[in-house]
Amino acid sequence: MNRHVIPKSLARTNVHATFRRFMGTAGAYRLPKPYNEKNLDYAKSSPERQKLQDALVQLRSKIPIAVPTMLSGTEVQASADATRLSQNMPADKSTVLATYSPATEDEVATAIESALLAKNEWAEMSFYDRAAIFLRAADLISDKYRFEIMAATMLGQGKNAWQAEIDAAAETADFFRFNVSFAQELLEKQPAISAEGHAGRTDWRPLEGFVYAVSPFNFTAIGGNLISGPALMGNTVVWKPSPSSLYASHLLYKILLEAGLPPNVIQLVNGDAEMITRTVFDHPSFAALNFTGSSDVFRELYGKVADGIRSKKYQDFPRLVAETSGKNFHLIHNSADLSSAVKHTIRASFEYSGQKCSACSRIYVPESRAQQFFEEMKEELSHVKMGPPEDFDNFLGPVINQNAFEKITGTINAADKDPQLERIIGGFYDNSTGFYIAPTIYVAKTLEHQLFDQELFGPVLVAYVYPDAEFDGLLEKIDKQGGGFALTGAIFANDPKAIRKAEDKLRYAAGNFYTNCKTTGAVIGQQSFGGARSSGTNDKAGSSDSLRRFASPRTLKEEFNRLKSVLYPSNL
Ligand SMILES: NC(=O)c1ccc[n+]([C@@H]2O[C@H](COP(=O)([O-])OP(=O)(O)OC[C@H]3O[C@@H](n4cnc5c(N)ncnc54)[C@H](O)[C@@H]3O)[C@@H](O)[C@H]2O)c1
Ligand SMILES: N[C@@H](CCC=O)C(=O)O
Repeated sequence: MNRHVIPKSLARTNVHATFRRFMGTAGAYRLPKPYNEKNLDYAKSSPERQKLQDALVQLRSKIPIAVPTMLSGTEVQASADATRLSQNMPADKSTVLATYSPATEDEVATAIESALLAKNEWAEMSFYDRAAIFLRAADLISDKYRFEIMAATMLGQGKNAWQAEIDAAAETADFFRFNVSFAQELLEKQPAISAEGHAGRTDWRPLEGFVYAVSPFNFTAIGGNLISGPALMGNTVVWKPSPSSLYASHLLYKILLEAGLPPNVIQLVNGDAEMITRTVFDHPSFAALNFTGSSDVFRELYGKVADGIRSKKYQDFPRLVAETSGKNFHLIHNSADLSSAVKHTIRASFEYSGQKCSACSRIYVPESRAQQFFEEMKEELSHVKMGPPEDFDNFLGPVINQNAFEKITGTINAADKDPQLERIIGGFYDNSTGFYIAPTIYVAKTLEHQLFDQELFGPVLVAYVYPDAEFDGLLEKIDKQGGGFALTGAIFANDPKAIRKAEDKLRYAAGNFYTNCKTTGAVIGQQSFGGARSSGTNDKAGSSDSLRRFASPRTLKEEFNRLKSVLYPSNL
């Protein structure tokens, strides 16, 4: 690492003067203000489109890429007889993007011990130095590696250019920059007052032990968030990414090393999720789980940690932080701007083939406007193309793998035979080259249908047409259904009273509630993200609240005057 290179984000402020000298600097440093990475357009003939196309060609020329197990930042050579697994491209299922050997139990144990050994030095490093690593990494992602990490996300996770831009480039850089400022916000949180003759302080200690981060396939940025928040608070982390985002996660880790992350601080382990998790949960120094994925997996993990707590396995009560599944809704009021609601609904339901936890998958349409609404949906969807992400015309691509394909198409097949449902759009699918499922919409004759409760994580939307006069009663039903999930929701209306009513009655139905705006696309620093009920612990990714879970503050008080008497004046 060249410590004398000043990253773009540091150069924006006057702190870089102190950054040049690492020894013997003094000052209450103010880190640069975070900002949202500017999105590039990838319009035809734009320079960024050409660069991204070049990066895709370049990546294709290198595949299959062998992703080694990394222990303490060092590549471990797998033995000749080790199992080889692969990450295939969802758009081109027989093409292998990356191969890897799953970590052995011994390697996982070594990763944990190495993370623990690195702990003190990392925790004692000045916050400024820790922060600078993540700011440097954000600049590397924004510039040097932007197109490479986008290409890895496009080929590996099936995202098109725009989806890869908002995730792998922008949101990853945003998480790094904003987590620095969220950590600083916590460190600055000190006692409101100290009485005369006293001084009080809060010591923001990292947790004792190590943090376990488990990330999902669908956002490269989420892995970056799950590791950077705890690390910025001084923790060391064992990171298990999804096998379906293997290559992009590996690249992200290498970018952090290039930015100066000491190799032991984050330990990247790939392989058998259950074995890795069991090894982690068996360790007495397991201090916290930072999880994003499905509610069902989180329930399992929660139960296992609870067993460990009951049997006094851990030195602390481990913190459990999780953002999980959703069954998110758009509620259309008869006063809504229908054309806008239609466009928002298509983006929310079908972008990235509905594979966002925030995707809209249930919609409520007023009877008086239903015909117009669905006609406009059909008209708009007729311009939407589906196909491989390397063809920039495509609005949506494949679902992630065979399992997801089977689960979603199985539901479509059953729905087609269900007399309570009428398919009005889509229903076709094809997995001959990649896992493609067309945007599909069912209208349900009853609100009681299970499609309103099941997270499918695919491009399938269920609609209910309600009598306009029953808007108030519908709010209660929306609140109750959705499979117990409560992640995101939106109201589309021009009538302010309808908006207010929906906000009030649906207070607990969504952790992120939007007005005249789709349920997807929270921006770091602007909309912190997360839902309650079965959608997770709602610690709000993209806020200092989630980082707070990875600290164990110590309260300090010093008295300057000596005590002269045991008895109080009232005792005399
Ligand atoms: N709320 C959010 O912020 C958010 C964001 C992204 C995704 N999600 C949710 O994630 C899901 C999609 O992602 P996914 O398919 O990667 O989820 P998943 O639950 O299948 O996997 C998530 C992670 O858990 C690991 N895992 C799976 N089974 C495990 C087990 N038995 N023990 C230990 N680890 C295990 C996986 O390998 C992966 O790393 C959806 O439910 C979606 O709603 C939520
Ligand atoms: N935070 C993202 C969703 C992440 C889950 O997949 C959004 O707001 O759309």
